[in-house]
Amino acid sequence: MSPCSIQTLQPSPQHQQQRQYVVGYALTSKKVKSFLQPKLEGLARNNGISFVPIDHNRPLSDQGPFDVVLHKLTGREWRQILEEYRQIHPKVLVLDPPDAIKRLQNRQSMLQCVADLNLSEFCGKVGVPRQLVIQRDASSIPDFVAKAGLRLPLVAKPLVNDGSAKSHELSLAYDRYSLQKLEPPLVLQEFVNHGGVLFKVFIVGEAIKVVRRFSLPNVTKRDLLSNAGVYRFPRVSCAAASADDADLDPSVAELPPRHLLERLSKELRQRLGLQLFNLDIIREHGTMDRYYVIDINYFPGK
Ligand SMILES: Nc1ncnc2c1ncn2[C@@H]1O[C@H](COP(=O)(O)OP(=O)(O)OP(=O)(O)O)[C@@H](O)[C@H]1O
Ligand SMILES: O=P(O)(O)O[C@H]1[C@H](O)[C@@H](O)[C@H](OP(=O)(O)O)[C@@H](OP(=O)(O)O)[C@H]1O
Ligand SMILES: [Mg+2]
Ligand SMILES: [Mg+2]
Repeated sequence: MSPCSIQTLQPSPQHQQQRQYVVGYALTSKKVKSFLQPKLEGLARNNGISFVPIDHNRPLSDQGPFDVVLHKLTGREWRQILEEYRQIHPKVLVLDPPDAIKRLQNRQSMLQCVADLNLSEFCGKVGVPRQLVIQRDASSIPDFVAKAGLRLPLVAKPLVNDGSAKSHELSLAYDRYSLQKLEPPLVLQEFVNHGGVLFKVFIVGEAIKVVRRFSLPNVTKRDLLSNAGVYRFPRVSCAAASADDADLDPSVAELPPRHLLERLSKELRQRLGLQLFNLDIIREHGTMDRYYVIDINYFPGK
């Protein structure tokens, strides 16, 4: 089974009775709790799919046999185990290849694929906000920002995106000089007004689903003049912040065109070499066709 053929996991009608699929999983206990819910396990069982935990104290090749290895663990050691396993068991679908996931663990390389895309014209322009990587030396940030011509406010995001609580500690910076208070390594990204709502596009192979989530509100010129400093903000667009049923301004609520999302997802699936991820995309306020991808997450929650 090739890594691109996630859909072929569906048994064909004549084999529906016989063929069983075993999914070995390596997930944190938090992820097991949120993902492996009884409803999913029941649904999978009815379709001949069983989930088996991977035992970290035994060699992976001694376990199984697996049809699929599903994982969301970080660290070089685990990556190595999986890479070796993939070499020995090329027919097992590893969701997803560790090297491909690694690209999402750095907020610079994460968005490079989108920046390289030339998705424009017929369905809207998709890009990434202008951003700058600061590796070290916080005192030089104001100069770097001035030289790069970045416009305030800026969203400061830890460069490393490894699933730790720290990697989700973001700040909004209203003035250049306060940027010295930040802790590199980080990415400074131009804040794009988008009406306080973002779209999360969930991608599972060829299937996509889009939802609305609340996000940071627009920053006006007056806000910029009357605010200074760097403000930490919490996880504003978490699952609890669904905006699907909210009474929104229609121009903010309107979902991005389906064909744009399909095209974007297909391109990113191929370029990233991933089957299981989501992306956060915003539409610049006051436009109906300027989109920015601001974040990509591997094997996210619901
Ligand atoms: N460039 C931007 N312009 C406007 N708002 C932004 C921008 N970048 C981030 N945000 C806001 O900050 C929130 C968090 O940013 P981001 O999605 O990059 O962080 P994260 O911690 O990786 O999130 P997730 O929980 O989805 O993994 C977004 O949901 C959005 O509300
Ligand atoms: O479903 P959304 O709202 O996108 O939320 C996900 C985040 O986007 C991911 O960043 C989380 O993964 P990490 O905790 O591995 O960063 C991911 O954590 P999870 O792996 O514990 O589900 C989710 O919180
Ligand atoms: Mg996000
Ligand atoms: Mg993220």
